[in-house]
Amino acid sequence: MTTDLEGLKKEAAIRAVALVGSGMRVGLGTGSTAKYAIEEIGRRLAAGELSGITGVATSEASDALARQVGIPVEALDPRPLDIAIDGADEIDPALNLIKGLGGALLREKLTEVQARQLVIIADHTKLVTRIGEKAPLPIEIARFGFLSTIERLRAVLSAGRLRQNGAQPYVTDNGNLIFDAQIPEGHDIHALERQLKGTLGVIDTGLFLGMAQVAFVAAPDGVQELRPQ
Ligand SMILES: O=C[C@H](O)[C@H](O)[C@H](O)COP(=O)(O)O
Repeated sequence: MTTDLEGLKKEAAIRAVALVGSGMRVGLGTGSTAKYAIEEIGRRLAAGELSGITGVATSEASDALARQVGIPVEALDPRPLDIAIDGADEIDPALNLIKGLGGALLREKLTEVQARQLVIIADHTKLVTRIGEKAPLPIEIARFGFLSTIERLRAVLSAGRLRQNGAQPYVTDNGNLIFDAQIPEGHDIHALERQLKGTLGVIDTGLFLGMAQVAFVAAPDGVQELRPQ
């Protein structure tokens, strides 16, 4: 029985990768949990348990890791992906998610919306009863005019801050910035998503609503397979 968080993340990743079959096009997530899934796909390829896999990476970091472990990587094109496997920052009982604390939300959403099946992997600390309970909501915004965009965002979600990387603003793989906002209790997350997507300067948000079909969530007493409630 594993109790350390890294061991739990790895257990969840191994369960998800068991769903990957030969010949599949696989969306490769980003972050400390998705990393275990990429490594497990690489291990299964090297062991001859899988063949003919192609990966679509959701960040430069995952692209580099995938190549390093021997997964052929292609760019995203309009064809559907058979499966995508990724972590999350929050998971509610309907499997609505917050994603993007690792900064990869835009490429993740672009990729995962094309997956026939989005499989989420996490340790139990990511489970919440309400989206916004623990994690901030990352919102990717254009660099040009970002102070004006932040002012517009503050009219929607008053609490939040521009993500920093040391003394500089954090810059995504797409050359954009991230505003980390707090979602107050009582907000309708579907209405919030529409409102944020309609805010000038916002490129996308870390709300992944109704996208995940299954989540493997590892706790010290085992891995739970969760479906939307
Ligand atoms: O931008 C990052 C992604 O959305 C990650 O999937 C998310 O932040 C979870 O990352 P981790 O598995 O490291 O907690």
